[in-house]
Amino acid sequence: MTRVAIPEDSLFGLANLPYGVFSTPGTRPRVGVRVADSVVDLTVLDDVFAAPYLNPFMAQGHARWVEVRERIRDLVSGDVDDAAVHPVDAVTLHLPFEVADYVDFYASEHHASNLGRLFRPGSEPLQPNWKHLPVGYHGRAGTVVPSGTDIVRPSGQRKPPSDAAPSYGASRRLDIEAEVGFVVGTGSPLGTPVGVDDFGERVFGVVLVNDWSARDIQAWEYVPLGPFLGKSFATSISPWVVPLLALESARVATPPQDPEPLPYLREKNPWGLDLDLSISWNGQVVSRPPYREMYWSPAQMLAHLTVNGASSRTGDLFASGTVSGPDRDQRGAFIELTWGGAEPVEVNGEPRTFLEDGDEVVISATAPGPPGTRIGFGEVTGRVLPAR
Ligand SMILES: O=C(O)/C=C/C(=O)CC(=O)CC(=O)O
Ligand SMILES: [Ca+2]
Ligand SMILES: [Mg+2]
Repeated sequence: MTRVAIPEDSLFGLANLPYGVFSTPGTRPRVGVRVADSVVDLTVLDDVFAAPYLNPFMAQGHARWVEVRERIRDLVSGDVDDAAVHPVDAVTLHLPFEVADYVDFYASEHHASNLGRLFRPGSEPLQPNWKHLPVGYHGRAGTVVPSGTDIVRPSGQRKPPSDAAPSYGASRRLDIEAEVGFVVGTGSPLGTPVGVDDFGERVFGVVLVNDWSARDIQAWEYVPLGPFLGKSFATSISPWVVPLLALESARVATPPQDPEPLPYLREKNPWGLDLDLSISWNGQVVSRPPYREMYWSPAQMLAHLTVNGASSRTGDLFASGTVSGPDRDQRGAFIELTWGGAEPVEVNGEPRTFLEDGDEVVISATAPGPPGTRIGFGEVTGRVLPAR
């Protein structure tokens, strides 16, 4: 038997307990919980964790999530079977849940204003709808990939303003978007919207998202139906799903919402999360986006996503949209950080704008836990490979 050592300042202490799917050489993927620098195999608790995805457990519902979290706390506070404890560096981490549908919002006022200025110079940066509804689009669930997956530079149609006609080729303006993703645990039937107060019952947890974006493909294709191939080639997510139950101490009020939203979006106290994100580009931190600045709350996003009666399912992933703060070094995409490529940032002494082949981007985050502690989200990483 082993006792898992948990240093007091660990980002993965008893207040966190995020779930992931792992395997060791020669074994099948199964669900584990991260405790300090170890992964504890949860099949010792229940057969539902023998699945290679979190979905069967998430589908069991909120009361079970609460109960199992208590049992995990007891389990890892005592002596655990040696065979169930693995150093995190010795396991392979997989996609933690089977992604049902994927939606991406646009909930940062700072990001939306910056992109408005960059994509539509000369017009109002925010569209007239922006402060009345959380703008979003349906993405491609099948290309959501686990952290560490290499990203092949996409090819497609590009038409820079200086060219008379479009051409086909590798994207020259490959970018990142640092986002926070929410995972639906229990779905809702067709025809029944999820109320703005039902978020806590239905949403299981939170991951970090890198919504890779080919800005040249996007700029040419997006009118009038929105993002399509410029974003659907890959979206990376972090391996650990931090339970919403671990984030009570991280809740903060959203910035004031004016005008008051319509009744179905009206939360008594709209809340966001006090997450500090960090973006590192080839090992150098270039930005620290604050999630607390996000205008729309996650509960408003889910209410809006289902208000027309669209069903939701276990494993649905909805991402916040790029997290950007008011300051330059708080911008969550390189198109913003370098102002469309016009204002390079220095990375390891070199002026950089968009991603080059071989570049690696790591997005991480922490949030306040109970007094004196912080909760870690781990990392979402990806390296750019040359176009095929
Ligand atoms: O304003 C536009 O035309 C484009 C916006 C985006 O690319 C943003 C997007 O995918 C949503 C987000 O991440 O905030
Ligand atoms: Ca996005
Ligand atoms: Mg994407």
